[in-house]
Amino acid sequence: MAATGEWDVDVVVVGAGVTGLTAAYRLHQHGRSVVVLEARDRVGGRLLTEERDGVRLEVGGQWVSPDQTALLGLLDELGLETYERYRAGASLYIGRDGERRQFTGDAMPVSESTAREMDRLTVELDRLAAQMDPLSPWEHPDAEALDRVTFAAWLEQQTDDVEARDNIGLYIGPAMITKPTHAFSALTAVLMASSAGGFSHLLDADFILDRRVAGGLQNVPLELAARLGDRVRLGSPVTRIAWDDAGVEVHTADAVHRAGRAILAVPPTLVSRVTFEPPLPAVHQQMRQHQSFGLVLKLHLTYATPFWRDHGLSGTGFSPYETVHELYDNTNEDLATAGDARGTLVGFVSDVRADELLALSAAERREQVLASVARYLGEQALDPEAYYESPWMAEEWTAGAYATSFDVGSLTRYGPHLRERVGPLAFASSDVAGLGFQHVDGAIRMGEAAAED
Ligand SMILES: Cc1cc2nc3c(=O)[nH]c(=O)nc-3n(C[C@H](O)[C@H](O)[C@H](O)COP(=O)(O)OP(=O)(O)OC[C@H]3O[C@@H](n4cnc5c(N)ncnc54)[C@H](O)[C@@H]3O)c2cc1C
Repeated sequence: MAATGEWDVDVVVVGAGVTGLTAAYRLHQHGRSVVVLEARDRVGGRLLTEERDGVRLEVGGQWVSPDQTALLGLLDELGLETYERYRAGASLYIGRDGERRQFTGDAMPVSESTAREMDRLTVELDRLAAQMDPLSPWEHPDAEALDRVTFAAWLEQQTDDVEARDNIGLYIGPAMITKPTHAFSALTAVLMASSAGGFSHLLDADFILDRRVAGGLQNVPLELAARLGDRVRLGSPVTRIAWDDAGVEVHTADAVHRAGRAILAVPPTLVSRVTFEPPLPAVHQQMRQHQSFGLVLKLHLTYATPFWRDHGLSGTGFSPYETVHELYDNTNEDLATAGDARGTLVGFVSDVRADELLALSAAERREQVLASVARYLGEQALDPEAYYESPWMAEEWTAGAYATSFDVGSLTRYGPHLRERVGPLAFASSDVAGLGFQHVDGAIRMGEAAAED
């Protein structure tokens, strides 16, 4: 290891997702020299805007909500415009009885008793979330008890109404953590609610999926990378980091970068793919074995026109009983105003339903997805011009979607070490955030925190 003062740069950042690029840009603004090493041949990590079959798609993250002040601030700073998600018209719900029902506003068309139970559970989850600082969920007054029980079991303790449980479970399980509700703790569920300003926000699609970025949310990392220029090195997977209290040597296949410190801006699961010399402390190695990615398929279906609008429908649909548990109009409004007549839907298939789908052939998957979308929107949905499934779970430098979370009991056991620095090494990602947990807003917050000395 070279002596202090002989560094190539002040800080090496590993990973050119939003977290790493935010950290590097803030350091650069403060006069520090940085290099960003990115394994892929592009920047953005879990944000990717791509043209597929002539359609511009946001393959990864895309929505912005009003509580995401770090993201809104950065969009402003980078001069990026937003537009409102299309939402005019009635939404659809397919209930436990298999019936499709239309509704407007946020009152779902369920029986009065189920609605009462859903309201009661919402009040309780909002109460628990309000008691939590999302940066330290393990300090919640009921942390131990809530972390011992799965979210599914907690819901069963709260109510006998199966449809109320399934609906409340949907908004945190398949829709957010993207794991079955029996695979994460009630404390993790409360963290998800608290990180978004309350459970009521997660129930409100008009809040949580409020706006999109003109040209796509990947413009955030693209703009940051443009400001960093050749400090960002693509195609540079970091394989080994030698470190001591004085600094780091960060190795890729063909280069060694010496620096005073390093920021690992990668999901927790990918920290373990790097060899550390000396090894990370035992608790860090243990902790990252208890964090894992969820699984969700993000599906884009493009039609000649947004036909559902002609029927007074918004394109929004929910059902815990459908293959596609959430559906939205995802037409690129910025292109629509420029004359593109096509309409695009985005749908999601999560956790065990995604497992089932991925076991099928491509043709069978498409058939099953279209049949599910047709149960919401009718037979016209069976004939899209373009159909696209996101590939995140098969990508070496992500390997899941949307993000990582702890298994039952581990948030209280390991949480305090989540953002702990080890000598000259800092660890950051949207997956260790408080506010904006698992979201781009959290990635920005964590990037800014990691940039601080
Ligand atoms: C399908 C999908 C939909 C989503 N929807 C939304 C949404 O609507 N709104 C929202 O706010 N968020 C959404 N998210 C979540 C959001 O995209 C992520 O939280 C955020 O982009 C994570 O940023 P990050 O920089 O922390 O991690 P990443 O984006 O994962 O970046 C990490 C980077 O590190 C690189 N890397 C990993 N290992 C190494 C190594 N050894 N050497 C060098 N480089 C390495 C990776 O290639 C990657 O570029 C969604 C995510 C997905 C997948």
